[in-house]
This record gives sequence, structure tokens and C-alpha cells, in this order.
Amino acid sequence: MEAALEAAADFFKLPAGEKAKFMSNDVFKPVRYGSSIKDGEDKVQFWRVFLKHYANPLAHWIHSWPQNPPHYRERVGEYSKEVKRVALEIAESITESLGLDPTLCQLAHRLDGGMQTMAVNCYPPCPSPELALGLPPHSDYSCITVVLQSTPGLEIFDPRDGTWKTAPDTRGALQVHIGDHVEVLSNGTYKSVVHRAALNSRKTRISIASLHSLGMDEKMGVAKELVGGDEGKERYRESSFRDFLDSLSKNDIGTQGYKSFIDTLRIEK
Ligand SMILES: O=C(O)CCC(=O)C(=O)O
Ligand SMILES: [Fe+2]
Repeated sequence: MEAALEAAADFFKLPAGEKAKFMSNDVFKPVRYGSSIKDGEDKVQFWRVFLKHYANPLAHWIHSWPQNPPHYRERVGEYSKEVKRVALEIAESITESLGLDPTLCQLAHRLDGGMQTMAVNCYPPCPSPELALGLPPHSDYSCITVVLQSTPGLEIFDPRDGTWKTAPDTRGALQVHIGDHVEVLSNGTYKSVVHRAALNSRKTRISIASLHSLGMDEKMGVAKELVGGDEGKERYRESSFRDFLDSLSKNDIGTQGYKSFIDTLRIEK
């Protein structure tokens, strides 16, 4: 895990020209480098550069990943496999806790054959960390996200008292988030986790978020066993990863009037 964080940090240390090879605003690109550090352009500053790439199946995507630094593919590749195992185990326990028939639901199996997107984030030291954020509050569209961070900064919204809680700073500890698509599957029994990234003035912070979801065009809807009869009505519309990317391309996180993806899926009573 340490090795993956180091490889990620080394990528961001490369000369700008090397990273610019991956620069794109197209959210459908399987590998994409971007920055939201725009001097004076936006009112709200998000102090983050990122590299996003797909990782499942690894053999299909790894050749599109950066070749520089030389150890990047191997180390981040190993990490992606490890973290996928963790996500599949959690998927099994979610299915079980909802009382869903594993042969019908097959969440873990669908994630195994689904999309894994790795968001590799770099937050440089910020001179006024209290005035800016690395990433604004959001929930992930995924079913399950696993986050690894080099230093604290990840904050979780606690809906019980309306406060932000700093995720534990145990180095190397994985943080697991429920994403929007598990909220949908469970018809709202599980709620996706609202989180944000805070900044610090001293050190560069690296995080690697691995987002596990169904295939690009596979629709996630409310589990049929959880609706009808006494169970009540469906509270969410179906959607796919592609639907999420479509909505992201029109309505990016942090822009004015941004509507979170899960809010677009809610069926009003
Ligand atoms: O940097 C972090 O801790 C959070 C990253 C994150 O939420 C994301 O990439 O979706
Ligand atoms: Fe996130």
C-alpha cells in the first residue's frame, strides 16, 4: 500500500509536460489527468490535481496507464487487485445484511466483472487551508469506494449531528465508503457517504480512491425483493455508470448549481 502511495506521489513530481500527455476534460477518457487549481478563475478554489484511470480487468487497462515513473504500473496494479478483493468481500456482507438472495443479487459477482475507477489525487500544501478545500462535499456514484491516504484530510459528514469528522489517520488504513449505487440497490436502507478533502499548509497529501461499480451500461436499480407488497415503493430510478458520466460532463462537481447524482435519481413521493 505504501508502495502504491509512493508511486502515485512520484507521478505528480514528474515535469508538467510529462503529465500533460494525459490531460483531458473528456470524462469518458479511460485515463485522464486534470487539475482544478485555477488561479483566480473560480470563486471557490479546489486545490487538487488528479489522475483517473480504469483498472478492471487489469490486463485490459494497465497498458494505458503512465509508463513513468517506471514502477507506477506494477505498484498501483498490485494495489488495485488487493483493494478489489476488499470491495468484493464488503459487497458480500452488504448483500447478506439486506437479506437479498445471493444467487439473484450477485452484487460481488457483478462488481468483479464491472468497472473499477482509480482516482489518484494530489493535494499540494495550501497557504490558507481554511479558505479552500481539496474536493468539495460529494458522495461517490460507485457501489463501494475504498480510499487510502498518505496523511489525514479525508472528512466524513455525520448526518446525526451535522458535523464533519476527520477520518482516522492510521497510516495505511483503508477507508470504505458506501456509494450512490448501494443506496439505490438497498432502496435507501444504506445511505451513500458524503465526504470532502481538507487541505494542510505543510505537506503534499496523496490519496487513492478506488471506485467499484457495475459495467459501463449495466443498470443499477432497487433490488426487486425490497419492493412491492409490504415493502413499499421504489424510491430511486435505474441508472448506469454511463448515465453518471453523462451527467458529470454537463454538471461538474464544484460548479454552480451542481446537483448531486443521487438527487437526480430520487423518485418524489
Ligand atoms: O482525497 C480524499 O481523501 C478523497 C478523494 C475522493 O473522495 C474521491 O476521489 O472521490
Ligand atoms: Fe469521493
